[in-house]
Amino acid sequence: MTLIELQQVRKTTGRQELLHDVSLVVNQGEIATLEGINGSGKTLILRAILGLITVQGTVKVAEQLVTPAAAYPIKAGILIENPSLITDFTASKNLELLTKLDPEIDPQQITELLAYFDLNRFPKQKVRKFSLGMKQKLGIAQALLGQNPLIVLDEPTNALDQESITKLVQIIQDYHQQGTTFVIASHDRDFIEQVATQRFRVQTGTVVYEK
Ligand SMILES: Nc1ncnc2c1ncn2[C@@H]1O[C@H](COP(=O)(O)OP(=O)(O)OP(=O)(O)O)[C@@H](O)[C@H]1O
Repeated sequence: MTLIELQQVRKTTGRQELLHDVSLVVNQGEIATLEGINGSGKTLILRAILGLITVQGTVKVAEQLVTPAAAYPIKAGILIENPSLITDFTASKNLELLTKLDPEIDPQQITELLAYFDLNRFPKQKVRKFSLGMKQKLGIAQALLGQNPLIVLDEPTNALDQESITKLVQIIQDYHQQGTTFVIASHDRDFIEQVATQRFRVQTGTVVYEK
């Protein structure tokens, strides 16, 4: 079943065409990856899928049109660019905040994710004191928290050591087994080869289907 569909999506600013004729289909349950060099348009495509930017053309998620006025037809876990963290709070407080937005989140999952990503060693430490990699893992935990049918990750391996990348691959595969759909932008070929079930190459604002 089709979960995400982009048809002839274009994004222009002034006289620049940042995305041109982006068409792609992601079926439910896939781990779809967007790979391409810096500035090729990966983040813009993720933003379009989430209704965070206005584009020309058609963006549909779960058969509903997505626009900034009608974003999120389904729940989505998101990590785009830098994790949105409150640096005066601890890791667990940052995750607990999300339970206020989504009361279905099981608080036990917070404990599990913090332990899984080794973020529970200094439970009183504020995020301000975290290393880049720790912040990145907390951003990933935010996106994984809850029962989101769709998870969108932008460059999730940024700042991660090899051990953390292995854990990330493992947990993505676990969620995938439960039926979660992923759309992941990354320039990390090794990582993509480990997780992708559907690969797209992004080149100068357009998408080429890979396999
Ligand atoms: N709001 C904007 N106004 C003007 N140009 C923009 C805007 N947003 C993005 N761009 C440009 O569009 C192009 C694609 O940006 P995008 O962030 O999608 O790249 P990317 O493939 O995600 O790159 P990276 O791997 O560096 O994150 C870049 O050249 C960027 O400078």
